[in-house]
This record gives sequence, structure tokens and C-alpha cells, in this order.
Amino acid sequence: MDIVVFGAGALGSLVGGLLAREHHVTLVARDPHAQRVAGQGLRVTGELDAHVRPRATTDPTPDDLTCDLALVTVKAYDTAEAARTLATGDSDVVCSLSNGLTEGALVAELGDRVLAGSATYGAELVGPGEVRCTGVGRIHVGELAGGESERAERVAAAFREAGLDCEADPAMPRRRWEKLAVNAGINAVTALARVENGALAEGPGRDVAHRAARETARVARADGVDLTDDAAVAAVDTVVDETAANRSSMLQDVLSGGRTEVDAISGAVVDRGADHGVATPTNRTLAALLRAWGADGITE
Ligand SMILES: NC(=O)C1=CN([C@@H]2O[C@H](COP(=O)(O)OP(=O)(O)OC[C@H]3O[C@@H](n4cnc5c(N)ncnc54)[C@H](OP(=O)(O)O)[C@@H]3O)[C@@H](O)[C@H]2O)C=CC1
Ligand SMILES: CC(C)(CO)C(=O)C(=O)O
Repeated sequence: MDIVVFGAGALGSLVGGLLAREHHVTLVARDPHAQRVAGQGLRVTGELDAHVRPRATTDPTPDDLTCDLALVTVKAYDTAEAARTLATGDSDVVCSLSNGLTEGALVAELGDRVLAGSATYGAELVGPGEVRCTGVGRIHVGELAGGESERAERVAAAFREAGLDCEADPAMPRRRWEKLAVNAGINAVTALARVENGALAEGPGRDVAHRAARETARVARADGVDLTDDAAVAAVDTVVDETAANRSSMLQDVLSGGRTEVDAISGAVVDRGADHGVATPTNRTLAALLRAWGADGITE
């Protein structure tokens, strides 16, 4: 398969690097990472080990973006720009692995080429040309509206050919909302309390994370997705347990003074809740505090 990975930072370099063991991959990345990959290849270290030579560019032409599959791995807030650039090429299928509700921005530019995706692999960009796998997870792809899908099966098979753990999921809407509940609970609370995920196994942070997850489930149901409060809370507990020593991506953003994905996570729950008349006081408060931090940003 001809695959473009748009936004090859941590996750995109890991997934794109692993796919390059079997497929023709182009990474759209920033310098100096892109330059190093183009010159000396990409090293995958940590829990997996590979040295591959995908193409890499910072400035893709429409020809570069013409492919069988475009994976979007930018931060949620860069999705709209990524979609506009991808629309200059001709990709058969586009699939985002970003956290948060980002499909609106993709569909607006790319229409029914868009599949939903989610990833639980862990990745960190060590430096130019090297990405560390911090957790071997799983990738799911499927139709935005759910249901069996030949094209999702094709994408999943291509991932598996390259040795990635990937399944087509006919219940992708539920999976995405469950992941949103996990991120709404864990990311926002750990970023504000400045604790590792494991700190939410007990105590006051656990209660706030559960409330945020329950609200997300309520909004999901109003949106037509069958996610119970109990399932959303159980998903938070499972991820807290499995990633106890992790600093969530939002905590990492706050500690590094970077921009957070608050709009696509807590903010998206609030906005979608408002569309359906569902109150989301916990997510509203978490989003407001994260945005207040973003405005003034003390990091030490
Ligand atoms: N890292 C992980 O383990 C996981 C991450 N995720 C999700 O995946 C998404 C990506 O996360 P992560 O990989 O950590 O983030 P990164 O910031 O490491 O990667 C995104 C990369 O995309 C680049 N980028 C953005 N726009 C462009 C553009 N127009 N052209 C070229 N490059 C561009 C960014 O550059 P710049 O910063 O300079 O704009 C950055 O290098 C997030 O939504 C995250 O929540 C999900 C599961 C696991
Ligand atoms: C699953 C979790 C919460 C792991 O830390 C994550 O997705 C993140 O940090 O963004």
C-alpha cells in the first residue's frame, strides 16, 4: 500500500515506521526530524525495534499526498489544517488516530473518504530520526457511523501485514466515545492535579475522573451511541490500572508549556452536550480550568 502519515511526531513516526517494514510510506513531518529520516532513516526503539527508510517531507506536493491511505496523526487542534492540505492530493481513504472528536474537521474537507481510528500504542519522539515505543497497544479502524466495512478490513489487514496489532471494528462510534470518556477523565484531571495516571486509582481525583466519564457517556447516549455510565467508568479504571506510571499526554503538554487538546476532549463533551441539552458541569469546569492555564501558563 501507498501510505501517507500526516503529522509524524511521536505516534505518527511509530506507526509510520512500523508500516514502512511492509509498505511504501511517506511521513509528513517537521525538520529536523524529516531531514534526518530522509537522510539516515528512522529508528524505532524501546519496546519494539526497527530501522526503516520511509520517505519524509515537510512540504508535500499533491502527488506526495496521492495514496491508498492517509493517516492523520497531528494533535487534534491541527486537524483542520491537515485536512485542507490532504485535500490537495487524492487519497482513497483517510483515517485519524488522534485523540478527541476530530472527525468534523476531516469530513468537512474530505467527505466520505474518512474512516474513524483509535490507537493505544504509546510513543515518544526521542530526537530527530528516533521514536521510542513506550507501549505496544492496538489500533482500531472502522466507519464513522459504524457497521461492517470492506475498506476498514483492508486497512486493518495492511497494518497486520506490517506486524501491527490492528482490527476493523464495526462498533467504532462506541469505541471512540469510550476513549473520549477515558481522555476526559484521565487527561484533564491528571493535567490539572499534576499527577501520574495511577494517582486516580483512589482519592478525590478518582471521583472527578469518574464524574467526567459519566457525563461523557450521557452525551454519547444523547448522540445515539450505546455507552453506559458503568462502561465509561470501568474503561477509566482499566486504563488507570494499565498505565499507572504514565504521565498523560495532557499533563506532558502542561509541563512542557505546550498547547493542550482541551477543545477536542473536555471542550468537545461540553459542546456536544449543549447540542443535546445534556448538562456537563464537571467537563465544563475542567475545560475552563485548562483554558485558564492555557491563557497564563505557569509551568514550573
Ligand atoms: N503519543 C502517543 O503515545 C499517543 C498519541 N495519541 C494522539 O495522537 C495525536 C498525536 O500525538 P503525538 O504524536 O504525541 O503528538 P506530536 O506533537 O508528537 O506529533 C504531531 C506532529 O505533527 C506535526 N505537524 C502538525 N501539523 C503539521 C503539518 N502541517 N506538517 C507537518 N507536520 C505537522 C507536529 O509538529 P509541530 O508540533 O511543530 O506543529 C508534530 O510533530 C494526538 O491527538 C494524541 O492525543 C494517541 C495515542 C497515543
Ligand atoms: C490513555 C491515556 C490516558 C494514557 O495516558 C492517553 O490517551 C493520553 O495520555 O493521552
